[in-house]
Amino acid sequence: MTVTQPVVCTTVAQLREEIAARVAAGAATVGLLPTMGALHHGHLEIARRTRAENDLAVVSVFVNPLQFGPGEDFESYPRQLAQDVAALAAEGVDLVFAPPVEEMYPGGAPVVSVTSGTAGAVLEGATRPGHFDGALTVVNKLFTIMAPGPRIPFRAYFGEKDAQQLLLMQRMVRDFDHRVEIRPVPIVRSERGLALSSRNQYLSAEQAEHALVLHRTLVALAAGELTLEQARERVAAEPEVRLDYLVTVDPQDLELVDPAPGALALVAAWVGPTRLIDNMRI
Ligand SMILES: Nc1ncnc2c1ncn2[C@@H]1O[C@H](COP(=O)(O)OP(=O)(O)OP(=O)(O)O)[C@@H](O)[C@H]1O
Ligand SMILES: CC(C)(CO)[C@@H](O)C(=O)[O-]
Ligand code: BAL
Repeated sequence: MTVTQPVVCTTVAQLREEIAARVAAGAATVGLLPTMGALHHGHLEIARRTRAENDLAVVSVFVNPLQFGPGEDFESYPRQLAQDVAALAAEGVDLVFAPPVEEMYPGGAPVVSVTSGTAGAVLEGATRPGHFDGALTVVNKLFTIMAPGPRIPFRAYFGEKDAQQLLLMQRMVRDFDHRVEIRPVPIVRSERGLALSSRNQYLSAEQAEHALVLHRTLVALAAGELTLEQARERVAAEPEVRLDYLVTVDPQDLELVDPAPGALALVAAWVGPTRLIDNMRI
């Protein structure tokens, strides 16, 4: 089977021209999957959906410095563009947007940026101050750059693994009146339950075993076999695992609620030096 290579755009102007040309040639819907690259099967499943549901399928690959805090892994975050493009070609993706940092932020960090307020200051935002401001700012730019015009439905795909990010993206679309529909994608897991994540690459074989405690504990909590406190103890007791938070929230606004049907259980923990997150509906 011959595989058509996606066009890789590295500048905003080039991406805009490609989108305009393809819309002029008949593309009636546009889909975007924003990523930081180092693609795994979770990403590829979303890419497949983006391909299937849109005439024009675009994936961005950009390790966004704005969303990394001091001491986080911006420098060491895995970068493997050629491999990513090959994987996206196999999924039939049309365009890959892979700009250098200077293209997205000429002259350094932007003067005007998006702030995520109180919703971005809790949970992930409490441990990673500024993280969501950075993620929202870059996605805000992507929506502006790509907006295909009033008659072309534009969809953007976000994983439910990053539940707080997904909620904030939905809020930003509402607050800024972006002409884009956010399409959430369920968590893709390994056969043994670990939520796929680019940062899983950092785990040793033993750490990957220990990381399974996150999913196992969420399953037990959702089944009512553990109280919230017992669930926290179970995660914290796992070797090499340091719990950040395990809470149950209202999925609409992330306010803390008791673990009851309809609540969303969110967990974040370090496994060795690697920070992982996961979640499950109760
Ligand atoms: N296992 C997964 N299931 C569903 N969506 C996912 C999964 N992994 C990543 N995504 C989604 O893919 C998009 C791009 O994510 P990103 O490139 O940061 O990958 P990641 O695996 O989440 O990486 P990291 O390890 O840095 O958190 C996000 O919307 C994210 O929620
Ligand atoms: C949405 C995103 C691509 C913005 O950099 C990133 O936060 C991610 O990969 O989830
Ligand atoms: N998947 C969320 C991106 C980040 O951790 O920076």
